[in-house]
Amino acid sequence: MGDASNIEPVKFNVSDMNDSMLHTLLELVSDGIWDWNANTGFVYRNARWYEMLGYSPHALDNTVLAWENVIHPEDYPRVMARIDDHLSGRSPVYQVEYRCRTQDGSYVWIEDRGQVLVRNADGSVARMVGVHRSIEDKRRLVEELERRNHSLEAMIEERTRELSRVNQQLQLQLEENRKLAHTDTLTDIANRYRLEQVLPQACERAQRFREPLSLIAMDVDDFKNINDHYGHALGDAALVHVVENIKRFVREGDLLARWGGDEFIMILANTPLADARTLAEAIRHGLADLLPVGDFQVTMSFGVVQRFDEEQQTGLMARADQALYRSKIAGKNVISV
Ligand SMILES: Nc1nc2c(ncn2[C@@H]2O[C@H](COP(=O)(O)OP(=O)(O)OP(=O)(O)O)[C@@H](O)[C@H]2O)c(=O)[nH]1
Repeated sequence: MGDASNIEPVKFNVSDMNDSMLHTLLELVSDGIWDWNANTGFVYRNARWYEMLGYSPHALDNTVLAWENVIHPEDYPRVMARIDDHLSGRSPVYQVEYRCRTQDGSYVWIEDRGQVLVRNADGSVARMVGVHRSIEDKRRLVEELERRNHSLEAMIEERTRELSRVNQQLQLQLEENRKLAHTDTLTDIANRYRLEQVLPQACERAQRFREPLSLIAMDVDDFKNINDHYGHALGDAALVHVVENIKRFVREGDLLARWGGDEFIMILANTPLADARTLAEAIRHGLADLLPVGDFQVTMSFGVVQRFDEEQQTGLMARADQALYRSKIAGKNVISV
């Protein structure tokens, strides 16, 4: 048995290694290595460099041109710009990603990193080494992410369009609902709900600005007879015609509403009793223009009132109704104030 402590260790300096030894060593490295002697033009590439591009080891010329020839034409200017930056000293390292043509004509993405090791006395490059590393997996991942990103963006765009379509429909529906909530479906004028909203505001306004506010309550006379003799459908039609007829007398700022059944209310802002009564008279006369329903000439009874100072809407409505009732008692087709 020998004594290991007596064995002299082999003394080795990297500087002792010649190019051939170095290249033998580099053949074992798993990255693609290139070593460019710029003064001779000789480029050494290790086995892995060739393998990455599908070539058998050392299948290409040991020239810079052999490398330039495999660079994708679209990437070529970018690669040359980077290498110029480094050779001229503008950037401390050379690093760039680009596509290289493989032996079967397809392209693979690689990352190329290099550095000038030795410069000549005049500053020109004497020797530069570098590493090729396949970044196919990384690029595939990036492309996949980009693809997903695009499809996600397209999906978002589509959803946004869809949402705005739905939103528009909802807006239309909302407007329709709002209209329906305030409108009498048969006659298309304001309904009782709307009247009950507007009347308190009209009273407040009249009080605030000390303006006269009047109401006309009107009700079709013996309307039940129309329904009974000619049916509900003709009754409906008669109500619509009555409203069309009255509408001719509605001024800007007035509100004509259907209180319910065959009764209607007109709110007359800034209108004293005398004017309201004149208007009611005009409406009453205007009804004569209506075609009779069968033997039945439609007439209406009216109650006209002007708001008292400090009077609320309920009091005002009640007085209008009482005046209307008096007209019915008085034989109908008349106006009571
Ligand atoms: N066709 C139709 N009839 C309705 C509608 N709403 C209420 N009516 C009917 O209208 C009639 C109203 O009758 P009243 O106001 O009580 O009595 P009238 O026959 O008009 O008699 P006076 O009011 O005393 O002149 C009832 O027969 C209700 O059924 C409607 O929307 N369409």
